[in-house]
Amino acid sequence: MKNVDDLIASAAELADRGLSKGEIADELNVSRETASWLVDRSGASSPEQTDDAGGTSGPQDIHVDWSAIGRDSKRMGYIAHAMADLLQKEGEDVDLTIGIEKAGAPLATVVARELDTDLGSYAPAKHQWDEGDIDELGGSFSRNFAQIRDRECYVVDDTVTSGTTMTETIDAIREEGGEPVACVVIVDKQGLEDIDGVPVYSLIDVVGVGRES
Ligand SMILES: O=P(O)(O)OC[C@H]1O[C@H](OP(=O)(O)OP(=O)(O)O)[C@H](O)[C@@H]1O
Repeated sequence: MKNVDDLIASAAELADRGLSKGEIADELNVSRETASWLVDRSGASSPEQTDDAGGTSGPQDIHVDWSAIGRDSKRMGYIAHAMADLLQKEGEDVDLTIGIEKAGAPLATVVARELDTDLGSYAPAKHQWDEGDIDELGGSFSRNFAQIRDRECYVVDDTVTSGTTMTETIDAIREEGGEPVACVVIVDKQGLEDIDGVPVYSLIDVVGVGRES
């Protein structure tokens, strides 16, 4: 996805398929505010045509396209080296890295290799969502990869947008008896220091300028 016109076209297509602005936000990896703005700009009708969240000046959110890294294993290796370096500030002898599907899984693979840890994979609840109340669904750890087994672990994803996915993953690891020691992402759009007491590291923090809060 290269520019805002592509995003607007994608938002229009998803809105035409009946997805809500929240679902469009998840699909396009942007905030709900931005999804609302994209749908409004496209002229498509959405199930929730409510506020003009972005106004005429556009939304505050940004879309992060890191495909120049993701499509090249050598570049992924360099990024993993940097992400692993951030993680090494926390924990000693952590031997498990959990990637959040989908985009976090390949990143976690290269980070785990860099740190010489086992590799686990978590599918958040939203990936199982089809219809109905997402709160009634749970995420799951893939049986094809390492299990938590009461271990300390690192958590890897590509982005934090609202923080919902990372928060869910931290909860799921704790429910399995594990202890998340630190999280790392390429881009943190919230600029978070921690989530539920777990430090969040990012290569890039996105800071809104001129926001009131
Ligand atoms: O902080 P949040 O608001 O929860 O958003 C961040 C999450 O959204 C994206 O996942 P997406 O559902 O787009 O799946 P993907 O990994 O397949 O891109 C991204 O990879 C994070 O997991």
